[in-house]
Amino acid sequence: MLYEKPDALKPPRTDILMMTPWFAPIVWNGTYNIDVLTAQFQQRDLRIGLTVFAIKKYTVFVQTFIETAEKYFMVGHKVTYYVFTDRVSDIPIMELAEGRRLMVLRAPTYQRWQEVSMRRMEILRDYSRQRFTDEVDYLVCVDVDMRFNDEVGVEILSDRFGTLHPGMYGVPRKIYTYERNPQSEAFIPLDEGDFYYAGGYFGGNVEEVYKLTSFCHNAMMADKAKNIEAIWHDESYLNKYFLYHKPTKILSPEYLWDDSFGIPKFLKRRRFVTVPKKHNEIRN
Ligand SMILES: CC(=O)N[C@H]1[C@@H](OP(=O)(O)OP(=O)(O)OC[C@H]2O[C@@H](n3ccc(=O)[nH]c3=O)[C@H](O)[C@@H]2O)O[C@H](CO)[C@H](O)[C@@H]1O
Ligand SMILES: [Mn+2]
Repeated sequence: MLYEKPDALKPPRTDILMMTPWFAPIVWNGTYNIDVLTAQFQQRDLRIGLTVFAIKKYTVFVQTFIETAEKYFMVGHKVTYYVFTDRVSDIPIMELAEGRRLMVLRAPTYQRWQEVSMRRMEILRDYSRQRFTDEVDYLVCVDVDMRFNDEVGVEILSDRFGTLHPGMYGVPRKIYTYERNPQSEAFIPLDEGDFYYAGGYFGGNVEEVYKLTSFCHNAMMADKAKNIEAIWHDESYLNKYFLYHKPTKILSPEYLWDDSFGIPKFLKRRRFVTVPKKHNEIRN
């Protein structure tokens, strides 16, 4: 393996936070050696599942999502795309590289977009008890209104990982848009919370994704019984879960960027970016 030894002895970057206070790495460009990581990964012959939901009009995002994933996501590894949809015939047939396959799975639809977004937790929970356990080792669970724009490889994988929200990077904790209603299961007090994580990008091994999604779904159901819905829906419950079950790895905003935030200097790569959408048209 060719890499210069001295580099491992000095911090590769000083402009960003590379490690959490609980010793979980935060993944940024220039902080890891992909050849070393890939070699370790290939010894274990692991399989990766990438899950997305395309309910109602959101099927329009699938083609670009898969096409760009073929180009950038886990190239050279065993990948299964799980596309959950209520419009099976809208999912285009696409040619995939060797070792990759696409599974189109039927999912229920809900009237409100918030409910569609939140119910992903329930469905992922159920599949994490069934076929995911047989078919993959790691799951990567993301939004569909996105495109890959640069490499995403095995550097992201870990038992339980979350992603820093692009709009909340570097802002003071009191500004984080956590749920602040003490009656809600997603409640986080002003003096707690480490980071603000994005709802649209988390993952880990199947067992950990099972635990995470069951917690979030149960918390949402408990709130629903009290007529409460957290401010940012599934994202609020995810943030609550990560507060007490801290991620073993965190992805920097390189892994989830929105160009409407501009391109700050610390951002060396934009690996996965939002596809602009007209909210009113697409959600109704
Ligand atoms: C990038 C990111 O962190 N996105 C999060 C953000 O929302 P966004 O504003 O990005 O929400 P969104 O409209 O993309 O909805 C989330 C996801 O639900 C699915 N969907 C939604 C509506 C619909 O009619 N059909 C459908 O398939 C689809 O996979 C979509 O990507 O906040 C949401 C909760 O408010 C979720 O936590 C999202 O994960
Ligand atoms: Mn989205």
